[in-house]
Amino acid sequence: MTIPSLADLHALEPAQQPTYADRAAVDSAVSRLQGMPPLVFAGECDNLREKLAAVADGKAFLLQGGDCAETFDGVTAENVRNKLRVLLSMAVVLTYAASVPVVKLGRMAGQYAKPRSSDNETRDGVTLPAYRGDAVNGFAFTPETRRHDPQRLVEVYHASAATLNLTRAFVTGGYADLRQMHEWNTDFVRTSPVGQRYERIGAEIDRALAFMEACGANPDEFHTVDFHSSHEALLLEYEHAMTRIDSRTEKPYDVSGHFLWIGERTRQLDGAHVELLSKVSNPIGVKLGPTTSPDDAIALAERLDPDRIPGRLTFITRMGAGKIRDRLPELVEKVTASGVRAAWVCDPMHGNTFETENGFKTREFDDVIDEVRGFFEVHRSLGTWPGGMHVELTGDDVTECVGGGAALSAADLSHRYESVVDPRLNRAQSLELAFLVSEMLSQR
Ligand SMILES: O=C[C@H](O)[C@H](O)COP(=O)(O)O
Ligand SMILES: C=C(OP(=O)(O)O)C(=O)O
Repeated sequence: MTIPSLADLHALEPAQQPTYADRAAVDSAVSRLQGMPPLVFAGECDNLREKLAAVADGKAFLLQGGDCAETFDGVTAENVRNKLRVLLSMAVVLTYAASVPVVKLGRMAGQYAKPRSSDNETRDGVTLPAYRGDAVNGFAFTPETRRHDPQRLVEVYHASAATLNLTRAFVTGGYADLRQMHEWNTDFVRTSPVGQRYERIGAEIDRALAFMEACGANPDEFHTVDFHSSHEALLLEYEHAMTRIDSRTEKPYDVSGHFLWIGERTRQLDGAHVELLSKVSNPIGVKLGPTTSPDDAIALAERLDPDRIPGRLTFITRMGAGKIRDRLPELVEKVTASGVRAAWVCDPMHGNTFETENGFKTREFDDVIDEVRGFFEVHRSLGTWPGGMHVELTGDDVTECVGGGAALSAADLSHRYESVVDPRLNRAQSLELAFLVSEMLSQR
């Protein structure tokens, strides 16, 4: 498989790319990246692909989550730990309450670039380039910061490396040990009903572990977990520079992350993003919004997974709560009837964004739940497997999405709104979602 050149990709007029003023600076950043070691090993991508094959096959559930947009300032031990902690807690709830293996995939260690609806942003009569993620420009509203700077691509590499390094240390070094599950949430167990519910599951798991140990099982089996990284493969300069030939298989892999997805705005069949990802061997995803026809999805599958490799392709649907029951059935039915064997995953965030009167981009927790419920209903009626969920979340107690057990209102959003693009579920809302989804899963 040959890797297309960057010039060939640009000839396809890719959407949502930065506009760099200094070509020599871009070339220098790209050549720097090309000389960097891989962030992930191709064999790890293959392992994840095998796990995703089980998802597509109805034997496992995917939990993919993390920030809408990671930031360079957010690369701190506390931030990484908090995100990991909420994902591990959700995975425990799903695994225990629904008795299904959960594949854990961080939307992290590379999620630094954002597609935007508009190229510009205007504040008080001043218009500047829109913020496109720390990979492209800075969030502060000044001409200098909003300039598209290719040197940031090199910073993405370092920020991703630091995040992955700590994540790997946590998941193999003891932090993710199932027997630590009480420690992950001690602080908020005391203060929130969902935390108390979590603690009750924890007590049951303790008893189950003690029983298994008494039966001779090795408790160290629970010392580590498998955890992989993912991000949207949006910036061609970066993803192309990180695409390498794997010495074992002689196939190209994009070694910037284990799993890469193509966004709703860049999934054109003859576009550069589809072209590049059709050539790499990582497991990949494609976001499918409410205008996706079955023929679009089938054509994408033919292009991206012509050999129908188990676990290669995941369709991440993001229809919106009001549309999912209408749009998803025909899509899943016709795609499945065509013989495509993708994993189906629900992103209940991106079709449910709105702006409050006080000017915050938010999502209603009930809409998020309703979209997931619709996703389960459709798959149940078709006899297909609701393979997982893709969620924008954080381990911190932010106030970005309204609703949930704490009934956050629009007025509450100003207390702690930290996302630089889209609103995320906070820790309590994420755990509530995990409990609700575990009920939906166990009803199947
Ligand atoms: O996360 C998704 C998109 O980047 C985001 O929803 C775009 O938001 P915008 O419409 O504010 O540009
Ligand atoms: C931009 C995103 O989603 P979508 O492509 O579905 O809009 C995202 O997941 O960050």
